[in-house]
Amino acid sequence: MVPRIGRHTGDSGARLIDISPPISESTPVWPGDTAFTRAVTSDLGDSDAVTINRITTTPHIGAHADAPAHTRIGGAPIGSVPLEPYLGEALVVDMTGVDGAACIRPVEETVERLGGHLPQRLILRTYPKYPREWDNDFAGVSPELTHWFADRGGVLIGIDGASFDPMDSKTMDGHHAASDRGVAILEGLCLDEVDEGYYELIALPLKFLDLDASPVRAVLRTLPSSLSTPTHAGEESS
Ligand SMILES: Nc1ccccc1C(=O)C[C@H](N)C(=O)O
Ligand SMILES: [Zn+2]
Ligand SMILES: [Zn+2]
Repeated sequence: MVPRIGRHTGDSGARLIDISPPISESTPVWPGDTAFTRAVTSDLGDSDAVTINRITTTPHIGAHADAPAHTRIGGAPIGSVPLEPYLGEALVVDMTGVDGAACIRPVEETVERLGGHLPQRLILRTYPKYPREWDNDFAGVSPELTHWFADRGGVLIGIDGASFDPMDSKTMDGHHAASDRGVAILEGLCLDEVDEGYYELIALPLKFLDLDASPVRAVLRTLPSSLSTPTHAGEESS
């Protein structure tokens, strides 16, 4: 017997969309933050028994989860946040035409157009094309959107930009709104291949006990229900 490990595995026709940008020494990071570097410390090519790299990096690289500890003294480090927000049904909303921070109106319009169901996770696309170089002009997430979403049961917001707050922010209002409301943060998602609609998000942070963030391997799984019957509707409060 093949063990059944999930509702959407096997022959269901579900498709995995990788929304994680590649991580290497050429991955852009926040100006002044620690770039990704690596060095081989044990090398099969030198007749060592194994190959091993050492890495140095900011945890805010590529697709990553911010911990409350990133913007709040005494906030939880990423290794002790609950995992439920990072797994489950998500709605992807196209914000590419929106000027300024991601805001409520486009989400309401998308939800209305798709039949009224608002899941507990929101993924916001602001880039028509994910930037390969560092971009100063990412949109951020308006605190109003985070409060609106939390009022409706939201537990996670993900965005393709590098931060929930504009680059020149000193007050980090977007991040604070999220930690005030217990809304988990994903940043740096590559959404080039993703259409608006409902998916299953899988993007677990690593159990770094003391860190302010963790890279995640973020994927979206298409829901069988979006191809056939709406079995997921009503599964989470809307
Ligand atoms: N202000 C900074 C200064 C230096 C390094 C990073 C930042 C960030 O704000 C990172 C961003 N908020 C992030 O969560 O990825
Ligand atoms: Zn971050
Ligand atoms: Zn952040």
